[in-house]
Amino acid sequence: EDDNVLHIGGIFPIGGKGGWQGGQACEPAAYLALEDVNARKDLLPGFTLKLHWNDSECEPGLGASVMYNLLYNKPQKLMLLAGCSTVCTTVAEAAKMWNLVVLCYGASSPALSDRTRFPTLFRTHPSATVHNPTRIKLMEKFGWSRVAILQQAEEVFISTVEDLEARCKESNIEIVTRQSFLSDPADAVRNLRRQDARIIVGLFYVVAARRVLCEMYKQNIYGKSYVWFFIGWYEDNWFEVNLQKEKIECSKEEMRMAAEGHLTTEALMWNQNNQRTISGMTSEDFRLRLNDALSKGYDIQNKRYPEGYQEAPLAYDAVWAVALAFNKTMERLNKHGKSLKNFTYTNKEIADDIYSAINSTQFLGVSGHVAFSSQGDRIALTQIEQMVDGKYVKLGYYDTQADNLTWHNFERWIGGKVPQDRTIVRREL
Ligand SMILES: CC1(C)CO[C@@H](CC(=O)O)CN1
Repeated sequence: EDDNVLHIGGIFPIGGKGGWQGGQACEPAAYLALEDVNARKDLLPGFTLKLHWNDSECEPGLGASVMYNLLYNKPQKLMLLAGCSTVCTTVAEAAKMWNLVVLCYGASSPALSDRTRFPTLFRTHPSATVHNPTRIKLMEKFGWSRVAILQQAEEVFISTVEDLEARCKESNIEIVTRQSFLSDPADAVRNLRRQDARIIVGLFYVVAARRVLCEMYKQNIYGKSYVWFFIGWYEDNWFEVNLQKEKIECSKEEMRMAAEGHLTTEALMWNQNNQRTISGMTSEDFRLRLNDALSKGYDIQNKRYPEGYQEAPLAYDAVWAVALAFNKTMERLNKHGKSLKNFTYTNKEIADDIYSAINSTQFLGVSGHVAFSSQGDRIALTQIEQMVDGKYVKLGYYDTQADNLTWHNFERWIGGKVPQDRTIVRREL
């Protein structure tokens, strides 16, 4: 009966229009992990981990009502999984009242790295600030100490830029201007030109990125004298799709010319080597199993991937983190003749045991090494690419913790040399 089952709640963004419907691939990934951890005799022996979930549509209000239904209906849950920054913000801020750890597999907002507002939040999805040490590392590598920022006025980019500005200051990199726009980037781009910006960090969602790219073309702020940093998690052909639909006034060729040479940074979400992870699978094994699990609902063969495919390893590893933390907690409680079955929403003591167990959980997952910072943030590698002849080329990886840049020397500069960060005035001798 129920006494050998440990229950957790899940809130997945599946339907709806706004934000990120990544639950479409993350919920199936979570179930693959449940299968795997429940098959392990050495994990939670005598117990089965069970997930009870519902759809938040990436809407914080709906996410809150899903959370209340999970908490006010039996069986009692020991932890909550959630996705989408807006939903995680709402759920994690409330969950502490029930002494629940919240594990977010799909939340990138830097605002979530706040232990006073979110004392029990952990995430297997890295914060958007994970890009910043990599951007700084590249500026130092290429000798750029004068940069500009162009951002969309969205909370996630505003807090990311604050972190970037602080790091630039620490590294003596001057920010000549910081331009932001709501939806039309024309004026902001014009101001970049006015300030003779040459090295520009761009932070915006992919629809805004297409508008920026066309504006770059129209205002001729691209090519051999400029380097643009874009976000790396747009789809690979993002710069040449939806042009009519979004009324972009540039042709594919013009977009491609403006995009040539730009750099991207992104958090690594799929383990990069062929190592066997804690589940026994390599990340490629996981990909095959996920494709099989998804093929029942999606046309995988024609690359019709559901949203959240990229982040699926984060959801898979989140369930493993739960199982490992519960296993550690169970062993500890058993020493005092207790069990996780004694947990109640008012039992702070067992909640603290679960918190310290998850806080110290580290393992090699399909998303790479899984470990959490003191704010519960995912510690992750970043990947650097460059757009060369309309295709992304992997330039290298950066391990911020070890300050180790793996570089392949594949970068290509229009004109054959590294662009300068300012106009060089040659004094006639
Ligand atoms: C890399 C991305 C697309 C960033 O947004 C995350 C969703 C969110 O932060 O709400 C999902 N992963």
